[in-house]
Amino acid sequence: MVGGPKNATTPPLNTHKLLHRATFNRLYMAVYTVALLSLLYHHIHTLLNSPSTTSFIFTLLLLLSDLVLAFSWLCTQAFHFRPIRRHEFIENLETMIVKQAKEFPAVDIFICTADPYKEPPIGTVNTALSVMAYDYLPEKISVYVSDDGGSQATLFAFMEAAKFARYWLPFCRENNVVERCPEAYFNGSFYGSSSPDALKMKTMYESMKGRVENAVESGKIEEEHIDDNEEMQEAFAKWTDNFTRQVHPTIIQVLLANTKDRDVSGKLMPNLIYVSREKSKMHPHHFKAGALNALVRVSATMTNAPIVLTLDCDTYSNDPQTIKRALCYFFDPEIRSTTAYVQFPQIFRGLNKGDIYFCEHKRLFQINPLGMDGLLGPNYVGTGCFFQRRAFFGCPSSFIQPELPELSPNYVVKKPIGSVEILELAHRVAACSYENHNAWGIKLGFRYGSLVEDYYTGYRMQCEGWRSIFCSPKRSAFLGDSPVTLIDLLSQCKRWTNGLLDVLFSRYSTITFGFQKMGLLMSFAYTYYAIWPILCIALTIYAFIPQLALLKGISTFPQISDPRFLLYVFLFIGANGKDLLDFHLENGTFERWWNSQRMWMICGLSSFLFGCIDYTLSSLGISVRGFDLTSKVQDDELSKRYDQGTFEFGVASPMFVPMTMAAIINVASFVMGSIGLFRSGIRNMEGLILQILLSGFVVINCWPVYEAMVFRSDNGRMSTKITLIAAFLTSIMCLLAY
Ligand SMILES: O=c1ccn([C@@H]2O[C@H](COP(=O)(O)OP(=O)(O)O[C@H]3O[C@H](CO)[C@@H](O)[C@H](O)[C@H]3O)[C@@H](O)[C@H]2O)c(=O)[nH]1
Ligand SMILES: [Mn+2]
Repeated sequence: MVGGPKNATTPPLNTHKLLHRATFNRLYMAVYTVALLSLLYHHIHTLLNSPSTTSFIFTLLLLLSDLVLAFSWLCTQAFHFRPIRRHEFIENLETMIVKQAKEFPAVDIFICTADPYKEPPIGTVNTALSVMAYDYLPEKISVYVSDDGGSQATLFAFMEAAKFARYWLPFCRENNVVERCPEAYFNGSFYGSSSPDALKMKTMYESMKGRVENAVESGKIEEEHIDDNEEMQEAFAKWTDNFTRQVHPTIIQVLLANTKDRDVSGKLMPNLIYVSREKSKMHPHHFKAGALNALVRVSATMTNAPIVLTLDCDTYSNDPQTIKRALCYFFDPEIRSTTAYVQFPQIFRGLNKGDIYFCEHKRLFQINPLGMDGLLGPNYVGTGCFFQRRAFFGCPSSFIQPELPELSPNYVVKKPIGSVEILELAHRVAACSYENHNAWGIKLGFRYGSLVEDYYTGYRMQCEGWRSIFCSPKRSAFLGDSPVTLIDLLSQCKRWTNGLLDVLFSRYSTITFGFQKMGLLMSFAYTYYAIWPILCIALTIYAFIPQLALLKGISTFPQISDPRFLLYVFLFIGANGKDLLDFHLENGTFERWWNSQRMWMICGLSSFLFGCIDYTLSSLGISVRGFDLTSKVQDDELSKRYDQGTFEFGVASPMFVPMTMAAIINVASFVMGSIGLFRSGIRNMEGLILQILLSGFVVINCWPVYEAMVFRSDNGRMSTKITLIAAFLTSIMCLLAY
């Protein structure tokens, strides 16, 4: 399929093709469905013929967990039914469609940051510089930085960035630099330290970095840096004594304006605007969704570009062509009016070879979107996503007029961004009370009500009839940071779990509402994520029940001689083999795949489980939930262990308890089972073989846990407290089972 202006003389802008694997996938689906149905039939049969109450309970639990797993499997089929891959023809866009640089549309780029300590401002600055330097007419770009941390250091960092950009932008252009994120460039292979220009740039960058880091560390801005700049003095004066992160006025500072600021080569520069929306304890701020909506409005008053790119502070641009690549879709008349967003995959840098914590989330960010792209389009993942502004204002067929005409996507801004009127309006729309009594977050903009605002917003937009595009070029368009400690990853997944449950149990549930609005397959795709947390039921049961039964000598699976034994083997190998194949087809390695399935089990016993508990507690009004930021700071010792591929259990988190319990009980049941096998021979143990194999499999997966409990002495070892608590709880569990 080729997309683009449909006219014999105009060349295409994009194309897509169905992946060959689709046919095999469908065949596999059919066979596996039959196997699953026979498994469920077998369970019900066993349940009805249970010899004792204990075995009845064990079978019931296994039936429950297999139902959960089967439903989850069913949902994933949406990703394999019609996977497609796209390709863009940027050259056609440049040569045939938009002939002059000034005919390209303006683009507003939003960058969110929320804490100068967890998200060092120099990182955010790097992200901003990488996009200001896009291969695009600079004056068409406006970068808006949302600082939810309300930090002077961040504003100061951007003052510095504005100065540095005057040199950096022409340097990138003149030297055809591909890595336009300074930190990545100076640390990468492209950096030719022999060139005097590059060396000069590096010195300049390092000295800026030093000043920014000092400002963060000291927590205040040295007078000498701003004493010649009245406007900045005025801005910093807003940080009065009673200014806190949670309570402070709006601060909007135009640091570069495309009408007057020029770089050292004399070219105009992009707009660069710092925004810290007003906060007060009286008004909910809705975390990142709230920040983004403030930016949608503030940017509307200042530039109102038809295209908006949302980025997290930790996602920098890795390819200067990316805006044009995204435009290959927004310029395609066939899909333009219905495409809400073009999502690029989240790709991470700095992962260790085996990606021990599976931070890559390859299925979530790279494999599954191919499948959704062949249906109605991928989910929004919060960063690296181009929207058309119109998508924030109602469905494709019915436009919702915002309360102020100036916020409407077709409003043309007539005054320069620094003018008094514009600034006044911008402050007004960034006020914390602005959203009282209007539709922001409900029908307009990014949607409120879930901690995974990205997933929820994309979902609601697709329910409204918008489509989306997955654009995954060879050279990653963006590179991001991922958590590098186990607890950070688990907390991140726990936050996601919480947010997903918000959606699952809302009136917009993916199962009911999603099905009505988008049909079965799309509803499955979204539901697959929404029920992530529920998997904790299945994973917990599988981690403990067959093992407890094995210790008691009760058989929970068929004997080797029973044909149903093969059914289990087929289901296990079939699911894992297919998954490994999908991984391999998207350039995944076996090691990373192995680690991914290990992390799935770990998350099941930690993030998912604790996420469900947290969600329940907060639904009952017992606790309040927040958006725990992922730390983007690297500690040397931690990084070293991470690079070596060693698991980090250093903090005594309750989230480690259930997995440690599972590690203990599995090794116990595996050892006891093996001894039994050795003593009485396979024949007498036939009914317990699968349980022994299962324990063995879990034991192999738990290897890092045993190491951390027993063999290690570094700071990343499991704290004795956690080991003791886990051992204590496991013994109680065994006692209860007896
Ligand atoms: O009150 C808040 C909280 C967070 N953020 C920003 O949100 C972004 C994502 O936060 P991070 O801690 O990096 O979370 P991750 O789990 O890494 O992010 C993933 O999950 C989030 C939803 O939970 C999405 O918003 C992100 O885009 C997606 O990459 C960061 O830029 C933050 O600065 C805010 O602006 N305001
Ligand atoms: Mn992040």
